Amino acid sequence: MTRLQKLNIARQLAKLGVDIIEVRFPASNKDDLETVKLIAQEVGNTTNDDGRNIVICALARCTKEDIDKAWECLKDTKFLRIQMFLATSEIHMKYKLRMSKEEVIAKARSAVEYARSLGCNDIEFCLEDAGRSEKEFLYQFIGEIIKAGATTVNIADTVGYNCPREFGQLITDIKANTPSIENVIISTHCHNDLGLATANTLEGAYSGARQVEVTINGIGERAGNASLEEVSCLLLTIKPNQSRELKVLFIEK
Ligand SMILES: CC(C)C(=O)C(=O)O
Repeated sequence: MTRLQKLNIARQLAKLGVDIIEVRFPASNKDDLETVKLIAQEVGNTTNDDGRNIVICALARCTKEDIDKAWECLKDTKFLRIQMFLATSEIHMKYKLRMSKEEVIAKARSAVEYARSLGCNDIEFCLEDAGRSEKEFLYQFIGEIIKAGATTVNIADTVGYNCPREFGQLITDIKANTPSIENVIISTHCHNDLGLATANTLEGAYSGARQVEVTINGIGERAGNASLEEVSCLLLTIKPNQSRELKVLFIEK
């Protein structure tokens, strides 16, 4: 897509009532950087038709360079967010990151602290492959990033491996066992490899997640992500016992 086409999609999402638009990954290439800048300028200082602010979010790895690039695109936007990510599963830490648990926590903490030091007060942290991570480690990791200043904690089923009951239980357990979890918003990020992205997202929301990450038509890596259309229609149609404030995030992959 051209930059203008992407801008038009962002405008339409704003009209649709989406709360947060995760635009792109500025450190990955120059075009992504320019796209985030443009959408931040054009859409980031506006409100939805019903008067709610639209937050523009950019993605960053836990490095100063990535965070600097995201900040450069967003810093003049009224409502901005940086989402950073790091893997927490044994398999990712050992074979991909080649880091110990302690090193992973230290890297995550210093990335959040660095973004805070730049003036970014809305920081989402994505726990990549959380769906296959040791729960005790997740509680500890999340507790540490909250202390460092994260404001939203994104629980990712990165490889689309979880089943709905298991994913819902994961959110319930994180809520019950993580220090200071009441100070942050829990988010879901589900992939569709087993055809369960929408079901897992719904179960996550019913278990206490207050933000759900979705994509238009479920477009995303491999089999895709939870779809905006399915999740929003389900949330409108099937009411859980208690109503919740749910935030919908669009991720353009
Ligand atoms: C990097 C994050 C946002 C992701 O796409 C995943 O873990 O699936």
